[in-house]
Amino acid sequence: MFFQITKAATPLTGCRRQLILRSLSSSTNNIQIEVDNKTGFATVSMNRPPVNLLNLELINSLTRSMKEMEQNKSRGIILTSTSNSVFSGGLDIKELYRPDVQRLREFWTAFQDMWLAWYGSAVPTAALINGHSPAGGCVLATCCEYRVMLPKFTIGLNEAKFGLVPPPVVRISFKNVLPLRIAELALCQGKLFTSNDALNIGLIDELAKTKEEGYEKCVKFLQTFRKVDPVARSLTKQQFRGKDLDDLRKGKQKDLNDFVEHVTQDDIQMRLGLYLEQLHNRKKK
Ligand SMILES: CCCCC/C=C\C/C=C\CCC/C=C/C(=O)SCCNC(=O)CCNC(=O)[C@H](O)C(C)(C)COP(=O)(O)OP(=O)(O)OC[C@H]1O[C@@H](n2cnc3c(N)ncnc32)[C@H](O)[C@@H]1OP(=O)(O)O
Repeated sequence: MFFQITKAATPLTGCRRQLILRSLSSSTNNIQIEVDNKTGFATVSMNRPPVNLLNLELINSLTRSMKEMEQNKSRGIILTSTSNSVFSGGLDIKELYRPDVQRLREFWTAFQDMWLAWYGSAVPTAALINGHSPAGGCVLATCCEYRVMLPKFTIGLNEAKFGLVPPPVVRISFKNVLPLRIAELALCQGKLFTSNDALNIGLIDELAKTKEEGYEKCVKFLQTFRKVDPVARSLTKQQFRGKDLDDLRKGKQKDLNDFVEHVTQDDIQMRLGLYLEQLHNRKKK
């Protein structure tokens, strides 16, 4: 078994917070999971400093944790991060730049599996977006059924800005949340929305002033399912998302081949290299 389970006496409240599910096999400890004893809801916190970049290991941990919580019949999941300023900085571009093609294939397959697990999860999910959430971070947030965000951060799919074409698996959950026209424009512009703007267009559902307030709002959302039959609820969700899930399952190999072909092009490699350099030099200016 991947996680050890113990029950916590108190929910996620400052220093009384209690870690009760701990990853046993992940040597990097890149995910923390707590279960609130009162509600039965699990909080999954990404914990890969400094900015929770999605590398192969973190992606695999996210998939395994979802599968584990489904097996444990978790009643609801809140996805957040241990950072004070970043939910997730998105894909770790070092996985894409000058890649070992075998690992690149493994990386994208893992990303597809993570998306299938979170977008199609049987358990209700809410994202507590307690920091910036570009690109892959936004994908994770939009896989969840509800989003509560803290102020003065940004969220969106900015791939076009640095020359990447967002593949279907990146676009679908975004399209599921936003009106088509807004989604198309935002993708073409590579736009990152402020928390306020994200609320106005419906990319997030609520704002919260603090992480604690955000947690309470996520709990309140998850509690809306308390009186609903869990099997009916999860089948309804999965049928709603069924076509998206089936399309990726059936098209997985083609999606993988397209991704590898796109990312390994000389021009894309040059852009990725420049972007990494820009990110690295950002604070020196
Ligand atoms: C035609 C057919 C088409 C088929 C399509 C097929 C394929 C398409 C191909 C690919 C699509 C893939 C989709 C991609 C999704 C992604 O997620 S790409 C990543 C996008 N992410 C970003 O753009 C975020 C960039 N980062 C930031 O804006 C900031 O870092 C921040 C997240 C706001 C946090 O800021 P701050 O707290 O100030 O931290 P730093 O900027 O100092 O960052 C800390 C260190 O981390 C490095 N870093 C940051 N982000 C990344 C990243 N994404 N990848 C790698 N490294 C990153 C940063 O350089 C710092 O490191 P150093 O201190 O410089 O060493």
